[in-house]
Amino acid sequence: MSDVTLSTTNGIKVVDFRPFVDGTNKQAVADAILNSFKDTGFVYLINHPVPKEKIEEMFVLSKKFFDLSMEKKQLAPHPPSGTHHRGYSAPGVEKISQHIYDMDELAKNRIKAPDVKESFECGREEDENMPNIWLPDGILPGFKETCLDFFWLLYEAELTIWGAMALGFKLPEDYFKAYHTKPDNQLRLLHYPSVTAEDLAKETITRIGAHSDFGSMTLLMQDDVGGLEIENPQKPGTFTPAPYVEGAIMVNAGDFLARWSNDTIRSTIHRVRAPSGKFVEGMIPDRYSIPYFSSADFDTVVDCIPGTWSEENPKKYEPISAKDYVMQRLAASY
Ligand SMILES: O=C(O)CCC(=O)C(=O)O
Ligand SMILES: [Fe+2]
Repeated sequence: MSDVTLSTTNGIKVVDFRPFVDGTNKQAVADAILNSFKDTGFVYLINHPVPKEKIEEMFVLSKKFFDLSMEKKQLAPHPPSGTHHRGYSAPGVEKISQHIYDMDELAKNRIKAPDVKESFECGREEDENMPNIWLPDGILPGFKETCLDFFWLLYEAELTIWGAMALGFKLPEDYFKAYHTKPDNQLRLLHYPSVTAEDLAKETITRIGAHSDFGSMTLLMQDDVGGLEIENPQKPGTFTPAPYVEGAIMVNAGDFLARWSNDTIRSTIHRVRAPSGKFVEGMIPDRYSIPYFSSADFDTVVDCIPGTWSEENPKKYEPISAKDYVMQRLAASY
C-alpha cells in the first residue's frame, strides 16, 4: 500500500487525505495524522474534502469585506467583551495572549505591541449564546451566505477528520462526532494589512503574537504570502516557517484537545511574522488567512480519551466542560 505521507515541509508532514475519503487506506491516513499531532501538533492535508473553488470564493469575499471603509465594517461591530466572539474587530483591538488572565497585565500586553490584524468572526446562525453580527443588508451582497455556506462545508470536513482521529486512537470512527454535534465552531476571516518591515522587525507591532489555539482543532487556509511560524517542539523558543502548500489545508490541535488527549497530542505555539523575501520597498504585503476553529459542544464535559491513560500513565486532568474552558480563554483576548 502506498505511503500517505507525501513529503515534509519544514518538519510538518504533508498527508494525502484521499485514501481516507475513498476508503482505500483509512488506517494509514488516520495513523499519519495522529502521529503528526503527537510530533508537531500540525499537519498539512491535501486531497481534503473542501473544494478549491469554495476556498477561493471565501477568500474573494473576505478581501471584499476588508476593502470596505472602516465606517461600513464598523456596522457589524464585535461587542466589547471577548466572550461574544462575533463580528468585526478593527486592527489592534484583539491581542492574543498566552495564559494571562489579570486585566491590568492584559492591557499592558496589548499596548506594548498591538496585533495589527483585522478580523471578522461568525458561527452558526442558531447560536443563542453568541448570535452572529452581520453587516446590514445591501452593503456586501452574498457575504453572509458565503460565510455560512463555508462554515457548514468546513464542519463536514472537520467531521471527516475527526473520523480519522478516532481510528488513530483505535476508537470507533464516530467517537468524536458525538462531541461535535452543534457545532460550537467559529469561522474567522483575517486580514493583516501591509506594514513596514522595520516596524515588524523591531516588534513595535506584531501580526499575531505567539499563542496556541484554545479549541479542539483548527483548519487553516492561508494565502501564499507566508509568515506563519510554528514553535519547534524539540527546541522551545525557536520557530520554523509553515509556508503555504498548494491545495493544502493546515490542521492543528488546540489546547482543549491536548488536555483531552492527556497531553499525548501537542497544541503547538505559533505566530505570524514577516515572511522572508517579500519586501517591496520596505513594505510587507497584506496577508489573508481563514482559520476555522472547532470546539467540542459547549454543553459537553470531556474526560481523557480512552487509550491515552493507564495505571502507569494516569490521567493528568479532571473532566472539564468545553464551555468553561473556551470562555476563560476568549475573555482574556479582549
Ligand atoms: O493567520 C494565520 O495564519 C494564523 C492565525 C491564527 O493563528 C489564529 O487566528 O489563531
Ligand atoms: Fe492560532
